[in-house]
Amino acid sequence: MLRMGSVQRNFQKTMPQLTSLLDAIPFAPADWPGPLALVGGSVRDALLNRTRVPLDLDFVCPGPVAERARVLARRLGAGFAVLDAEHEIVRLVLDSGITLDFARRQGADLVSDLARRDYTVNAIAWDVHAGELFDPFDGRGDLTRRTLRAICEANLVDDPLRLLRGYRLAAQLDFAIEPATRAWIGLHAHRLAAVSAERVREELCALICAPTGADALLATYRDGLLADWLPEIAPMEAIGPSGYHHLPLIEHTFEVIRQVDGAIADFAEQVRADMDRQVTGGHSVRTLVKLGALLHDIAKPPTSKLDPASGRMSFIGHESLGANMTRQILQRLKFSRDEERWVAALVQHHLRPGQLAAHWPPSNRAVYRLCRDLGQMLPALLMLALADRRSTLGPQVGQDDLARAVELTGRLLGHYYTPGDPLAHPRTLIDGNGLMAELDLKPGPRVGQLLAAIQEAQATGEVTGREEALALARTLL
Ligand SMILES: Nc1ccn([C@@H]2O[C@H](COP(=O)(O)OP(=O)(O)OP(=O)(O)O)[C@@H](O)[C@H]2O)c(=O)n1
Repeated sequence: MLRMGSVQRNFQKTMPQLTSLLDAIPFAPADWPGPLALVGGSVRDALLNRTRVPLDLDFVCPGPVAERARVLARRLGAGFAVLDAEHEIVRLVLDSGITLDFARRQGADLVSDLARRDYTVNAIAWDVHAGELFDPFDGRGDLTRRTLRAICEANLVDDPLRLLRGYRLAAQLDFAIEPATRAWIGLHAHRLAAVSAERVREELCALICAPTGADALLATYRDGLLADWLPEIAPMEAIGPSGYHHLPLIEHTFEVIRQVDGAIADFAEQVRADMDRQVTGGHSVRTLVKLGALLHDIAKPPTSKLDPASGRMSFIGHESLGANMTRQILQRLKFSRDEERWVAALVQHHLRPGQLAAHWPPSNRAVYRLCRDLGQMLPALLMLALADRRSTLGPQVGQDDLARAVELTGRLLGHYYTPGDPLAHPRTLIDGNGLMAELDLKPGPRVGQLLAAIQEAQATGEVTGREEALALARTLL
């Protein structure tokens, strides 16, 4: 098996899980065409004693590696897929969900492979057979200094996604970007326009979800990285503080993103679990709420008008226009249809909880309508509206407004999470077929309108049974 050196023991001490995993995999040197090295994020995170979920391990090896990896996959009973035939990159997926990627080493030796990578902390290798760390760019020094340093300017130009990755990694690791690296990022920011939408989208989502993601995203905007992908943000600079917002619009927007996690943390486990589930397309509800936070006031600049009488700005219809702009932005970034629907709905309806709180107590009809229109997106909407309220402290906002917003959120979540709740989940008194048979109606929009009227009357208590529902439908006809 592996030779046991002092560095290996150190590595083992730092990341026992990783080394015991490597020990369990049959990596006999003779089986491989050359030295096998573990590289990239798993080595970096092992040295930082940082848990990676899901665990993905990247290996490089000189010579033909795919065939050897396929044999290993069979021995381990792992799934096998070719990710990139040209560069010979293959993936094994273990039952535990751990992935092992094997790639043919780039360049004449391991140093030249590592020299092509993005940041020094990602260019540390663990030689699996020799049992030694290999760190030609002082990545460990940068780990100690908590600094993200590019290997060189040319590597950032070679793959401009690395410009954005820099902010994402710095936010996830809580590192500072080294000044020369930051200057190169600013200089080449325009090159991000040439990167595929899917790659940019994944980095943006990972960035916005990091603990300091709002600040990191603001920095990417200030450094010009969002100019081509989100040109709608810059016009927000023109809108200053208002009666509701104590902050200029751009700062308010990033403050709302900052407040999302705090809003979620105040509620029960059920809400937190709901925020961490995935929507079709693969992103979590929490990510979509944060995107909603970024975009919730996106249409304020194009709808802004100064009312000469009051001297105040108005933004009439900004939610609907904002929802349309949100759809365009999410299509540009190639999000799934479902994700587009979610974020557009959050932007469209984000003011409604505030409107309910302003007419206290909210009527059953208003609660029913909000639950009906949002369906399973209701908890997400409530978290966005609450984050917005937590970020809003203008002169027109009363002291008890936040307490009221929290109380309303609790009430609405109570309805939503109670099975059979008459406002959130009204039982069906009569369905479309029943209605058509009883009233001799033909299929068409009228049937839907009658069913909606019955449900609303149920919510307000005007209708409690099938006969009353039919009687109401007859009067409406
Ligand atoms: N645009 C990129 C992407 C990746 N890499 C290199 O490939 C490694 C693996 O990349 P990836 O799995 O995408 O990211 P990790 O660094 O492993 O980090 P994380 O999994 O946390 O995203 C990186 O560490 C880095 O050495 C790179 O140089 N340039």
